[in-house]
Amino acid sequence: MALRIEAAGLSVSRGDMLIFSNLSLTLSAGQSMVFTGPNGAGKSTALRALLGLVGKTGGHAHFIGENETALPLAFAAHYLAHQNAMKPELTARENLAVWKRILGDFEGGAGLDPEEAADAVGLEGVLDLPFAYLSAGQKRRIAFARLLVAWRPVWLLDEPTAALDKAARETVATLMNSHLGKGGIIIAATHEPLGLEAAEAMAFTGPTRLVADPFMAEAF
Ligand SMILES: Nc1ncnc2c1ncn2[C@@H]1O[C@H](COP(=O)(O)OP(=O)(O)OP(=O)(O)O)[C@@H](O)[C@H]1O
Repeated sequence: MALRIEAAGLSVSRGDMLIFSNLSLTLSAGQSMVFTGPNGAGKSTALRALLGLVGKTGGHAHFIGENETALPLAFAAHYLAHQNAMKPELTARENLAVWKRILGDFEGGAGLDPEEAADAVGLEGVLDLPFAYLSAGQKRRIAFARLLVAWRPVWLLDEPTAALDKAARETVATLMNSHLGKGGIIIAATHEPLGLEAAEAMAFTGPTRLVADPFMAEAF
């Protein structure tokens, strides 16, 4: 079988709240999925659980690579969170160069140079400004350029188009579809259409209380 993500029976609880349960998915090279649902429904938690960044109550998630080797998803994935993960005092160029050095390339592809990555998001002109000086949309675009400086087959994106104008949203859609065309896999939590061609959707409905009866709860 092709390179893929496999998750089965993934469940996360926080305190006495079950955030979601039994999340199962399989996505192969070139496939994408969007997580949808209202604020607080559990989309970000699901991305973080897939990556192993929050404790799971059950289930597992893996990247299945060459020769059917199962790896933790984090080895093969980029994670674009709500935060941009850039040092404010370093320039955009320095930030991208640091990430390129730290991340390196996963097998099967090669990342762009910081200049090429910034150009791909239409922002070569701001490369030598400290990240802190950039506008909110420029910051998000440079954060997105991080995905391009190191090859990772899997992109896990949390509201990737937050703060982006229409032109930048179109640029990001083109880059995401191009990543899928190279055999990448994308899961994105979003409140708006991302322009991902043929993305599957998974709807999150929100947490439920693990102990329904308050009198029973007191007994614990
Ligand atoms: N310790 C906790 N106890 C109970 N509930 C918690 C705890 N920590 C987080 N939660 C709840 O987990 C839920 C999932 O939050 P998450 O950030 O995953 O939602 P989201 O779908 O990404 O929302 P948004 O669209 O606002 O980004 C929220 O309802 C939050 O209140």
